[in-house]
Amino acid sequence: MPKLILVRHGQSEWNLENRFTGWWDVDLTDKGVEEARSAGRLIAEKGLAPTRCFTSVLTRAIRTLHLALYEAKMLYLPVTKDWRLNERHYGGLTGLNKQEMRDKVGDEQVHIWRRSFDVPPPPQDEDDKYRMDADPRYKGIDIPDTESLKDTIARVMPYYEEQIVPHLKAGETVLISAHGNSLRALEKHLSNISDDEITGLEIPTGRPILYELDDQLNALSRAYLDEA
Ligand SMILES: O=C(O)[C@@H](CO)OP(=O)(O)O
Repeated sequence: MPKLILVRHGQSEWNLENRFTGWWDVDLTDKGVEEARSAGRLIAEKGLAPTRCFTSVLTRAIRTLHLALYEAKMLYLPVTKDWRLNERHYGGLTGLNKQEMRDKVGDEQVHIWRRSFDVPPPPQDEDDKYRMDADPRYKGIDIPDTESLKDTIARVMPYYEEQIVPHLKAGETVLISAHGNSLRALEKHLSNISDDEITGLEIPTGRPILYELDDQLNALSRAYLDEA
């Protein structure tokens, strides 16, 4: 039976500082490191045997995957990194403090930017200090100025279909270490969640989610590993 394990990276420095992060490449905090390690221990304890891993090109997700695999004694597994699994791009909000923005523009506007399906945050300015145009990992890639969840889905799902689905169809267990919104994109599809209802899905840091799938890759079950 194909299985898909999804894990959101452990707590990041900007999760702790309550700042809009998106594609900005912040590291894990000490707590995030511990969350990643315990995710790995849990994967091993539950007897899961992933054969292949995928992650974004962002340090917090890559490091979470490596720490988890080390704890699970699975660091030998093949890992594919791709920008399409990145966090949603937070546009002009990148780097700003979420509470300060609430105080400035109100709770409702911040909630729309954070959780609406198709309203993107304001775009990043040409001279924004958090632009990533010169970052070599994005050479040849048209870096977005901002992304809604809908935009994120438009790059996550083709990647899932092309690169991940063939392994699941072969009956493998696949582990993905990614981000709140790239994982929301996947969960929306796997759990058949509507555009309206997806606004309510919050994915905690460092808690692996196990999907058991049928041969057509429909979800048979979805559970947090620490509750399974
Ligand atoms: O800042 C971000 O990039 C994300 C994830 O931490 O935040 P949000 O919860 O607003 O989607």
